[in-house]
Amino acid sequence: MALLTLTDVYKSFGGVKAVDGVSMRVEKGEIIGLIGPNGAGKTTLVNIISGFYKPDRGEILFNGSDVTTKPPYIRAKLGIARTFQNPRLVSNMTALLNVAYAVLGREDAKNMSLYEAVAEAIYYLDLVGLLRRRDVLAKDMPLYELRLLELARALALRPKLLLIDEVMAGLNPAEAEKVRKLIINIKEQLDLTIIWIEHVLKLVMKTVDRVVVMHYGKIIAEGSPKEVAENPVVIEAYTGKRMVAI
Ligand SMILES: Nc1ncnc2c1ncn2[C@@H]1O[C@H](COP(=O)(O)OP(=O)(O)OP(=O)(O)O)[C@@H](O)[C@H]1O
Repeated sequence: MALLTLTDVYKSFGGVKAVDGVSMRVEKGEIIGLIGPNGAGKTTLVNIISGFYKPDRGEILFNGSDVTTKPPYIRAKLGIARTFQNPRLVSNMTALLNVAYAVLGREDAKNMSLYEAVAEAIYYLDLVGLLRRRDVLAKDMPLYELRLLELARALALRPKLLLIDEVMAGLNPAEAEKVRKLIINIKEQLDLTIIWIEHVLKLVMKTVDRVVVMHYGKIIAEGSPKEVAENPVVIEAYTGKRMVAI
């Protein structure tokens, strides 16, 4: 059984068909790169999967349950977590409390003490390499650390499916490479399935199992990184240039 199945999903904003009949299966343990030119509909699709947008039409099954009309908190409970392009953290709280707060928001943490939540938060901070920075306020952290903290916050929800939205934006190549390795590491250690929206194609292509390409709200290609990079339809969508050297 697929972990996630989208069937004929649509979402329009006024006259704009942001997601236009998308069907997609995600198997457990996969890491999928979701790519496509600006405005292709990638973030809208992630908003639909995480429950921030209700689709106009179509069906979403997650782990055997129909979640099409379920709100984000129910989907989070079932195991869907996401990061945001602009990290959504509490700026006046320390890194540690930001993650502990996410732990305490979990259904299974109802009877958890703050002490236990902090202990668990320390594990996630360590996993993303931010343990030494645990007492720094989020508002005092540079973008690279905020991206790591955003990942730790999402992991603290103990997801089965992690949706990562443009985590590399604004990072330098060395930072981006560290985050790429971290994504591989957390996937293995926490047995995750990942859908990763990314514009830095070179990083996606050398990391993911499968690439899904969107353009004008539709999936125009999918396959291995090599297949997709050589697909003429994809090259055309990326303004005719050869898209990436792999
Ligand atoms: N809340 C909204 N209201 C109106 N239009 C929207 C909204 N969200 C997205 N759109 C439109 O839907 C289309 C798809 O946008 P979306 O952000 O999903 O694309 P994207 O592939 O994530 O783009 P990018 O790579 O630039 O982030 C665009 O034309 C966008 O302007």
